[in-house]
Amino acid sequence: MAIEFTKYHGVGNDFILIDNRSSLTPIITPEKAIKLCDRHFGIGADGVIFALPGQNGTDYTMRIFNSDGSEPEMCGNGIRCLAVFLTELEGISRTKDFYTIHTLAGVITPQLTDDGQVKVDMGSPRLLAQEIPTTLAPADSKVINVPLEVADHTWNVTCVSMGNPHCITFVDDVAAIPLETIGPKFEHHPVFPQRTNTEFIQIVNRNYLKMRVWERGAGITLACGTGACASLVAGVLNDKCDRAATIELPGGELEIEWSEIDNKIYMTGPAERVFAGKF
Ligand SMILES: N[C@@H](CCC[C@H](N)C(=O)O)C(=O)O
Repeated sequence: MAIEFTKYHGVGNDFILIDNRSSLTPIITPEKAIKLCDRHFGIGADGVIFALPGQNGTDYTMRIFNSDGSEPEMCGNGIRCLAVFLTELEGISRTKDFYTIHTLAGVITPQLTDDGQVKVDMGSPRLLAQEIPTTLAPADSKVINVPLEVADHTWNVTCVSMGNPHCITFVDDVAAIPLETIGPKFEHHPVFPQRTNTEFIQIVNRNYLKMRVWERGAGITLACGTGACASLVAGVLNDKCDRAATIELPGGELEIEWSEIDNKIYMTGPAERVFAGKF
């Protein structure tokens, strides 16, 4: 059976999008997703995203497999790509300017803006150790600026869940971080029972941050939307940045705001169609 796909990216974080609206079960397996994501023997991507029917009154459901076949709860860049993909699917017209999307992290609401960007209501950050999850602090405590030994170095880390786990550390120069070698050590550190995404953040000023990321299940990527949201929250909690900032990633920029009004995170950025095909 031939399966159609469309390739998208959000600031360089790239995904294979599949129309899965006829079933609540992904039409390909995690093993197949690993093969499709392979950059030498497959299509090449950081993950595979499925557009499924809505649940509990939502318009659609998003599921995603990382390039290692694991299933994360949420994907910020991916949900912007999904929002644009949905407008392009046959039979779906842009009758409203936002969608409600059921995810394993709760209901997320992307909104297509007039300038072609996508603004996403990412929900509220979760800060308790048991919500990350991590054993770095007592279950009902926050993990803010806590020392963690990784690769013979003490890193002060702050942990934030955007539905998926993030460990953030502030550094003087993101370019100097040997991501390839220390990223896996953070990801598989025993204090993170469900592994973790790790963000290295350089504060340029209170409204401009540089970020590099090692993603759980995907390794080095050019951007991570949930990671950018979590990093802004960590910056505010450590009084290093304001509640709205531009995050510069290797693949481009995202605008992130942590609203004082509703405690939600709003992420704004692009989603670009690259090509389509069949496998
Ligand atoms: N790149 C994504 C996050 C994808 C999931 C992540 N690798 C995880 O396992 O939690 C984003 O843009 O948020």
